[in-house]
Formats: sequence, structure tokens, C-alpha cells
Amino acid sequence: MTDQIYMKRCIELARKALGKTYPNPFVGSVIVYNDTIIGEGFHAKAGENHAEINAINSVVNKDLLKDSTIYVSLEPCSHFGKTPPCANKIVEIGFKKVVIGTLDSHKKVNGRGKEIVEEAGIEVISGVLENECRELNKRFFTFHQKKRPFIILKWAQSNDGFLDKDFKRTQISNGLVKQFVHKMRSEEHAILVGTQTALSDHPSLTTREISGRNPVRILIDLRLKVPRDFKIYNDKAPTLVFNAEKNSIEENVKFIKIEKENFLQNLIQKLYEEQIQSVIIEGGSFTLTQFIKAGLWDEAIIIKNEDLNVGSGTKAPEFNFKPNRTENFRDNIVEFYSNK
Ligand SMILES: NC(=O)C1=CN([C@@H]2O[C@H](COP(=O)(O)OP(=O)(O)OC[C@H]3O[C@@H](n4cnc5c(N)ncnc54)[C@H](OP(=O)(O)O)[C@@H]3O)[C@@H](O)[C@H]2O)C=CC1
Ligand SMILES: Nc1c(N[C@@H]2O[C@H](COP(=O)(O)O)[C@@H](O)[C@H]2O)[nH]c(=O)[nH]c1=O
Ligand SMILES: [Zn+2]
Repeated sequence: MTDQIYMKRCIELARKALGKTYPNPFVGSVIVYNDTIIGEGFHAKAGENHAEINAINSVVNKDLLKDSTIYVSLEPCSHFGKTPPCANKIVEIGFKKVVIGTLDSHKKVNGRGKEIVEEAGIEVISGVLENECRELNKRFFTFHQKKRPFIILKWAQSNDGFLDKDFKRTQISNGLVKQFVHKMRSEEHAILVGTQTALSDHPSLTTREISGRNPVRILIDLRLKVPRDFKIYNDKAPTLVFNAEKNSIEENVKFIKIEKENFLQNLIQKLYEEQIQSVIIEGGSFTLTQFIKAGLWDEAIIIKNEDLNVGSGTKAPEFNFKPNRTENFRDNIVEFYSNK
């Protein structure tokens, strides 16, 4: 029971870096001596210290470490990445016990971190709040196990089932939902739109309603129809453009050539190569429908404005699933789906 309380704190700490560590996972760690937390840390950014190291560094009296338990939401790493292995550091210090939330399915770790610690004679408990720890890193696990990003479909529709009025940019959802959507943008690695959305909406796809990082923008534009002075190309974030004409890097924009045949499979493969851990599919209807038909999605978020009837425009995608839960954002209803 107490193990669970400390693991909960690890998860809370890890969540402070939501969206900021890609392509690395979110990890939190606490160090407990005599039923008291004496150190805490989380992984804040790829290339910087891992959670365990930050927790160790935060302890004032280092003499207590060898008689302490270290809790970590993800198995300590066993490989030399941008930083040395945390499992070795744990052994070097000689902690009394190590409590792990979930093992790391990254092919370079995969149980090896736990083994290193056990072989040194340190007691290890793993699988504490395992489901919660796996949910925390659903993007990371999907990326490594399925070799593709975690895919979130998202759109807003009117009461009569349209994405816009008369095929022009239309604000369907309310201001509160807009904040929620921008928070999502700040937490996910990337956001993708089709050619027609880029042309008719002139979107920026940035985070502006809250403070947070901008996602990587992804545009499907096979024949490069979207003018270079459109906001999707501005310097606020990197942009990847999947097209049939060229491979090139032009400042913050990377053009990636893609075959039209088996388009979706090629796209997914290239997103994996670009190490994109998660992507919000923003629309439009044509693009969303491709993903729905292929069953290529992990979560979906549909925003409904029941007070708005537009009469004509782009029809919302057909989507015959049951939401896990719904939430009211003032006069809008937000439905949350999971493809499990
Ligand atoms: N309410 C909401 O939440 C949202 C509303 N919208 C609205 O939706 C409208 C646009 O939707 P829609 O017309 O469906 O267009 P899309 O934005 O989905 O763009 C469709 C075009 O993208 C290219 N494309 C996308 N996927 C593929 C693929 N798998 N293979 C080849 N080409 C692909 C094609 O361009 P081409 O044929 O030129 O090669 C295709 O015609 C806009 O008016 C916008 O306002 C958009 C997003 C969200
Ligand atoms: N109209 C509509 C959405 N539209 C989506 O947001 C994009 C605009 O992003 P930006 O230019 O950054 O504000 C637009 O191109 C489309 O993908 N989203 C919603 O949550 N609710 C809405 O009512
Ligand atoms: Zn590590």
C-alpha cells in the first residue's frame, strides 16, 4: 500500500514534463528513507538527467542513500544513451531496495535494468501501479511495440454533423474547449492536417491559449499546393511536409517524399523513422476517414456543439463507436473514445 502511494507520487512528478521529453518517456522517481521522502526528481527533457539521477541529486544527506528505497515509474535504463545507465548508478550507490512501476520495452533495456540491480544483490519489486505507469507512457510503449506513433483522432462537429459551414473555416467549439485543445497540442508530439484543411483554414496549429510547447506540424500536400507564406510554414515550430515531389530541408521545414501507393502505411513508416511518438489527426474529414477505415487510431476525441446547425459544408467522418466517457465543457460535449 505504501509502495503504491510513493509510486503515485512518481507518476505525479513524471507528468510535470508531459510533452517535453520526446522521444524519451515521462519518468518520475522518489527516494524514501525511514518512511520519509528525502528526494524527488523527474526527467525534464531528452538529453538531460534521467529521473533517478535528479532524485539522487536532490537528496541533501547522501549518507542516507544506501539505507533508502528508490521508487521509479519506469525500469532504470541499462544502456549508454545521451547519459550513462541509471541501473549502474543505483548499484554504485547500493540502495537498500528498488521499486519499479513497469518494465521498459525499449529494445536496449527490456528487463536488463532490473537484472543489473538484482545481480548486484539489491532487492527489486516491479509492477507497482503497473497499469497506471503504462498509461502514463502509452505513447512511448505504442511507438516501440507497434513501431508507429500513438494516434489520436480529433475533430469538432455541429449538431447537424458538419465540420464547417459552406466549406470555409468555422469555429464550432467554444473558448473553453479551445484551451483544452491547445493543452492537448502542448502534450502531444505532433499534429497532422490534410491539404484541404491547410488551404481553406490557413491554420497555425500552435499552442496559444495556454503556455506550452508547440507540436511538430505535419502536412500532407502531395503536389505542394499550400503556399509557402501560409502560417503552417512559419517559424513557430518544425513542419514536416509529406509530398510526391522532393526531399529537402529548408530552415524549419522538412519536405519528405512519399509514394502514393499504400500511402498510409508509408506515412506511418516515415513518422516512425522521424521518431514521432504521438500525433493528433486534426482533419479534415477525408484525412480522418483514411485513418478510421484502416483502424489506425488509439484514441479519438469528438467535440459536439448541439446548439449549432450549419446546414451545409464538409460532412463529419462516419464513426460508429461508443465513447468511454463524455465531459461537458460549458455548452459543448466532448466525447472520449479508446480503440482497445
Ligand atoms: N471542425 C473541425 O474540427 C475541423 C474542420 N476542418 C474543415 O474540414 C475541411 C477540409 O476537409 P476535407 O475537405 O475533408 O480535406 P482534408 O483536409 O482532409 O484534405 C484532403 C486532401 O488531403 C490530401 N490527402 C489527405 N490524405 C491523403 C491520402 N491518404 N492520400 C492522398 N492524399 C491525401 C488530398 O489532397 P489532394 O487531393 O489535393 O492531393 C485530399 O484531397 C475544411 O474546410 C476545414 O475547415 C478541418 C479540420 C478539423
Ligand atoms: N474549427 C474547429 C477546429 N478546427 C481545427 O483547428 C485548426 C485551426 O488551428 P489554429 O489556426 O491553430 O487555430 C483548423 O485547421 C482545424 O484543423 N478545431 C476545434 O477544436 N474546434 C473547431 O471549431
Ligand atoms: Zn536512466
